[in-house]
Amino acid sequence: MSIEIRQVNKRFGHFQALNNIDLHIESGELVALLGPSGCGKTTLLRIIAGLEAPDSGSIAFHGEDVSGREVRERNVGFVFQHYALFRHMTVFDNVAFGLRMKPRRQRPSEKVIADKVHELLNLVQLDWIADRYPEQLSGGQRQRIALARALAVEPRVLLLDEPFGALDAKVRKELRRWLARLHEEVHLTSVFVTHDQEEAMEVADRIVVMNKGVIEQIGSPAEVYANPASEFVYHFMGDANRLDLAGQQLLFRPHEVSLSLHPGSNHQSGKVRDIRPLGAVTRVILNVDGQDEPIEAEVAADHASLAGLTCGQTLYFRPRPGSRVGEVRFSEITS
Ligand SMILES: Nc1ncnc2c1ncn2[C@@H]1O[C@H](COP(=O)(O)OP(=O)(O)OP(=O)(O)O)[C@@H](O)[C@H]1O
Repeated sequence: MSIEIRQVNKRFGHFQALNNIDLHIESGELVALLGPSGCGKTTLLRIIAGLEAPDSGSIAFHGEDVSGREVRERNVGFVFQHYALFRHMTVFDNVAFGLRMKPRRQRPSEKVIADKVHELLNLVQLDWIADRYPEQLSGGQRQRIALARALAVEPRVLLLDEPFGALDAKVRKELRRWLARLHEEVHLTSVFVTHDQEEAMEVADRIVVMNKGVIEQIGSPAEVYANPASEFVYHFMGDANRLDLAGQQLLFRPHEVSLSLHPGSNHQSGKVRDIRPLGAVTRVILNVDGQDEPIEAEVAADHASLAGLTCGQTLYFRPRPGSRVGEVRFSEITS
């Protein structure tokens, strides 16, 4: 089921929350809406769902305009950050709920419902806790059950709003990998809201980067990371260093810094302010004369420049060719 969002605008009072949003989502795609708090991600998701009406513009599912349709008629599944399960119902009954609530003529028999619920619980790998109550589950298990419940009614579209936002970092990582695998299996058109670029990179087929109610860029995770359309996208997709060099500003990422104990061509000097071992890489923070912002370099933990390195020592660094100066590449201005 493809989704076509055309010229969508939404104001809250004088505040323009969405400004002329155009977006086509292919059938079976998992698209992440990525952006900082308040950029309009949730508003757009709610408009797709029919929970919110746009001031102008339209939403079509597979070519059919659903703008005038109510939430129920759109047949979308939701998973929210705090979408609590029914506390007084077992896991099984929670997942069965949507099917049991169907109008009598469409309602499957209890036998068919039971088969379907077990199939879904197997899909989210939690069939063994069918008889438990929500309070007996971990946060990650609850969100997987919420997903099974959303899938039970065979929605045409799945909408996820920061579904793992309330979970700790490790569980979050596990669940997003799990979701990406599940999506490969189920291939349901899905829209996933997040403000976490790593999460978007890991789960999505395409990322829609939003800022202040507009779309800044749409592309595959690799495209958006390697070819950001704007400085905003560049900064949002990862840590960035800024260096003033000969009146020009260079932008480059910590892993794009070469470090050396000795000065070489195009090297700048910096004084070591901090050394942070992060596992496979070590982050070195350097103070540079003439600018307040320090430079962060991330190098392999066994890099030669780190041997015996102490704070206060002078190191030499160079942004690797390819760093950005606006649209000009670093290699172009140093060669
Ligand atoms: N019902 C409302 N009434 C007034 N303003 C609203 C309403 N809903 C959202 N807004 C405003 O619209 C803007 C976009 O909100 P939205 O929830 O879409 O942002 P978001 O990108 O999802 O942010 P977050 O990641 O913090 O949830 C915000 O500035 C918000 O305050």
